[in-house]
Amino acid sequence: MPKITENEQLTFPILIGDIGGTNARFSILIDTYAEPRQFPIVHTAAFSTIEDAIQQGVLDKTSIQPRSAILAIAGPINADEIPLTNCDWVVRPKAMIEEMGFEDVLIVNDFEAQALAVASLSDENREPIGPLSESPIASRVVLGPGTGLGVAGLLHAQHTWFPIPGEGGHVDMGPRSDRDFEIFPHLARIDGRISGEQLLCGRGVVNIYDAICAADGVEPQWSDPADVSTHGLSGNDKQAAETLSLFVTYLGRLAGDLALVFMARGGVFLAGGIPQKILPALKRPEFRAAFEDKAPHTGLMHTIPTFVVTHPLAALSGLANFARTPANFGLATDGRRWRR
Ligand SMILES: Nc1ncnc2c1ncn2[C@@H]1O[C@H](COP(=O)(O)OP(=O)(O)OP(=O)(O)O)[C@@H](O)[C@H]1O
Repeated sequence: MPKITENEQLTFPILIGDIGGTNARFSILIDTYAEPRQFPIVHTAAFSTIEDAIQQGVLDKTSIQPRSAILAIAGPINADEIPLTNCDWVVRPKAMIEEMGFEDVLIVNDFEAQALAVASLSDENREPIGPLSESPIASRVVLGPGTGLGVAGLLHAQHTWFPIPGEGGHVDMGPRSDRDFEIFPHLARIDGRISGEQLLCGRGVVNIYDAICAADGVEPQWSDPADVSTHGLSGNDKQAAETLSLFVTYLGRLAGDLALVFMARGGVFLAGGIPQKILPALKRPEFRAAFEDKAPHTGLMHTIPTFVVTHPLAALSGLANFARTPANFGLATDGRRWRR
């Protein structure tokens, strides 16, 4: 895996960007030591191209001309023109170099950026779920329910962090408890199966809620994930409350499976927009119970910490970590770095 050595470090100032389906967040890193200069979050829908967003949202607001850019995007990076998954923008690193004055552009996966962030999240940027609040320097996992379900591993070996982006949100999910067997027949399948992302994202909240209502023979009251979780947290709606309980149980099961896969003694970190919004539900016993319920490895699971990432701009902080000290990370750059 080619690794950026200090010789190949991107040249400062570096524009860093986290491009989501709805929002794009940018900052500029002037040098290794300065705090990143933050710019207001822009709505992707407000600009027809990413170049316009960078020009108007960043470059027009500062006299600093960044020489390099590191952008995190949702979706595969396998060509010179990269269409984004949930918005109309196409990222064209060559055009950024030819037309916007960048010398060096690196594109990474959005959950890879989250993985870079959890390499060094301070206590105030994470909330422990369960009794363990320390995170040993050891492999970690980040999974994030938001619009979709992102997953990445972060292996620690040879004093280096290796982010492993993947499609772990698309693994199979199956029924386990008696109640699951009542509810799962009411979940829609895609090509015959139910994946993590069908249950553990905003849409997944509603899928679980609808299936519970169908199993109970009641009419669904809510169609927005935030309504389901608000009524579930307040406890004033039986089906919404069970939805949250099952959501955190399924999230705990998958988090535990991923911890086993990566031997993530350094912990599992819940990123994405939803965990912060349902923190009280995650702090109830179900999440941790499902996480640890991995016989014959319950003893091991008991020692693995779990956290909610509370950093408001975690992906940007991950990219900044990398930009400052690339030699600490084994980030694969093949086919993802363009230079003048
Ligand atoms: N209180 C809530 N409870 C459950 N789901 C919610 C809640 N509020 C928002 N959602 C859902 O969370 C999803 C948005 O997640 P998130 O904020 O992580 O966005 P995102 O995927 O990171 O996109 P972007 O990076 O563009 O902001 C939507 O499906 C939304 O319906």
